[in-house]
Amino acid sequence: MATPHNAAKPGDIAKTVLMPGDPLRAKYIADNFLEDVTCFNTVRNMFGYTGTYKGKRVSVMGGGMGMPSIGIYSYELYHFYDVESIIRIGSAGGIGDDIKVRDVVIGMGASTDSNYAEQYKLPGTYAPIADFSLLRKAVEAAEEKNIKVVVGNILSSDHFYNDYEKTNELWKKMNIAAVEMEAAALYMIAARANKKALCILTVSDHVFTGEALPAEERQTSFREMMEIALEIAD
Ligand SMILES: O=P(O)(O)O[C@H]1O[C@H](CO)[C@@H](O)[C@H]1O
Ligand SMILES: O=c1cc[nH]c(=O)[nH]1
Repeated sequence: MATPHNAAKPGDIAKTVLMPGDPLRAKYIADNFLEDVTCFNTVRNMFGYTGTYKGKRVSVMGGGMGMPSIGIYSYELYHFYDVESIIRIGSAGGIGDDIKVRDVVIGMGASTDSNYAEQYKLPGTYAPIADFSLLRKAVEAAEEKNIKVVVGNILSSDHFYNDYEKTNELWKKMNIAAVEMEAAALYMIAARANKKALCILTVSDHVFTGEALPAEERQTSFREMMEIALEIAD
C-alpha cells in the first residue's frame, strides 16, 4: 500500500517515527543508533528506515523543510501506516535571551505565522500543543541523562528569510524560545488524527546574537536530542 510519497508496505514502519527535516540525518541515525536496519523508503530521497534501539522497534524518516512537506509525510504515516507517535527532531534558531547554541528546546506549544489551521475551518485561533505523555517522558529522559532542556513555546514559521526584520523581536516579546518551520503543522495533524507528536530541537544558531554551530559540529551536537527521542520511542 504505497502512497505517492512513501514506498513502505504495511508493517514496514514502527509505531513511533523519529522525523528530522533532513533525510541524511535520518540515515545518520539509522547508521549510528539502530540495529537490524531496513530501508522502507527512497522516494524523492526522503529516506525512511526501521530498526531496533535497545531492543525496541523504531523508525526514522526525513520530513523535509516547511509545513507543507512535513504535512504530507506525517499525514500519511498517521493515516495510512498506523503510526501512533511522530517525534520531530530538528535544528532551530534561538530567540530567547537565555537560549544558547547547542541548547535542547522542547516545543510544549508551537505558535505559527502559517495559515495551516485554515483547513479545519475553526471558529477561532487554534493552539498547537505537544502530546503531554511524550513531553513528560522526554523531560524525564533528559533528566536521567543529565541533559538540560528548555521546555516552552516555539515558533513554526513559513519563512526562513523574512523581509520584515522586526518579526523575531515581536515573537520574543511573547516569550518564544526558538524558531523552526514544521512543529505547528505536525501538532495539528496529530491532534486531528487523534495521535501523538512532539518536537525536540537543538539550537543551531541564534537569531539575535548571530552565534552559530560550525557545520562539522552539527551532527555531534544533535546527539543529545536524538538520544532523548530514541529513549522515549515505544
Ligand atoms: O533541521 P531541520 O529539521 O530541517 O529544521 C530546521 O531547519 C530547516 C531550515 O534550515 C527547517 O526545516 C527548520 O525547521
Ligand atoms: O528554521 C530555522 C532553523 C534554524 N535556524 C533558524 O533561524 N531557523
